[in-house]
Amino acid sequence: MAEQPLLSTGIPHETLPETYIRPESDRPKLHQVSTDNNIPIIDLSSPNEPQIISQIHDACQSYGFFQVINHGVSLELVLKMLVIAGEFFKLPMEEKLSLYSDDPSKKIRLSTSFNVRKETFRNWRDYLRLHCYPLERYTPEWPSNPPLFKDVVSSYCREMRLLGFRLLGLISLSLGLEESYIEQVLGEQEQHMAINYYPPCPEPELTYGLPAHTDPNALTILLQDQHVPGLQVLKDGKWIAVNPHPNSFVVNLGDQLQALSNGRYKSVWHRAVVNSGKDRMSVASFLCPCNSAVISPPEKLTEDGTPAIYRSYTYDEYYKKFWSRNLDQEHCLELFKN
Ligand SMILES: O=C(O)CCC(=O)C(=O)O
Ligand SMILES: [Fe+2]
Repeated sequence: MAEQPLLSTGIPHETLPETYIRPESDRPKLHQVSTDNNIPIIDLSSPNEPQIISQIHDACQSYGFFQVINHGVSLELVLKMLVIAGEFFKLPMEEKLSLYSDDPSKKIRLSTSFNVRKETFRNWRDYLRLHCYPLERYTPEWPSNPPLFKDVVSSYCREMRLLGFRLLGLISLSLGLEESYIEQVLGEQEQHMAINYYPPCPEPELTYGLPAHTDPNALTILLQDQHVPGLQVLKDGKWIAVNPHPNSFVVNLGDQLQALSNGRYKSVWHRAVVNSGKDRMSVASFLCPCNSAVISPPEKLTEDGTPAIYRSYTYDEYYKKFWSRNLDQEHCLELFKN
């Protein structure tokens, strides 16, 4: 048992193993987290597009995060996605272990913590990470148990890609760029998914599900557990809890949109905390530039004399750098500053 790398055994964990215990200065301090300052909620069905664009502009500037409602993805599909994800983590340990890997370059892998090859402290999370575009290339390797996994997750991925592209268009417009600008720069985008499972944790004050990090990609669309909170976002030096909002997605800008917007928009620190009573799931869909995409700010965002904050680089270079580090370090973009 002690040798099993995954947490999701279905067996209650009585004590927190030492490898998870963070030093006092690096604990979540849950009592200090604000629960009354929620991130903006944007209704994508509003007929007033200029208003949506202006709400996105304000949210990206001041939070780097927003939530979308009336987003066009059916509630039925969302619920199926959550059910199938839960069923996957309930599979017998031997079956799950056949997918286990700690190699971040794998296109499908079940793993734990964040980057077990690099980190000092473990995180209270298991996750299944999948490459999802083009689907035909990757689905043959996906789990065939639960039997509906491939069907449901493929449909969900298609919807996330459509929603993501729509959001990238609105974000481009909100920066005063052509609607297709960001999509064109990012090239034929990859799409990854992390299905996160956080079992109940015996001592949630001493560890994280995921410690503070920024996402290395362009845009993330997160489906939170409908009932159990855990996501927290840093705003003006204070952690704020993002309470689950019915039938919404949480959207956040990754490092590449911070760079492409020449720092006008932020890829904000966020983290997931755990609790002792209930397990929690989240499903993150990541839109990622194609590896050869060159990231540098558009002329329009430097022509007023504002210098380019970051040197230009390819996404391939950035992504390798990101996975060569641990999450507890400085913002990876700092390493790309001019
Ligand atoms: O589980 C969550 O709420 C956050 C997940 C997350 O930030 C990630 O997978 O990058
Ligand atoms: Fe994240």
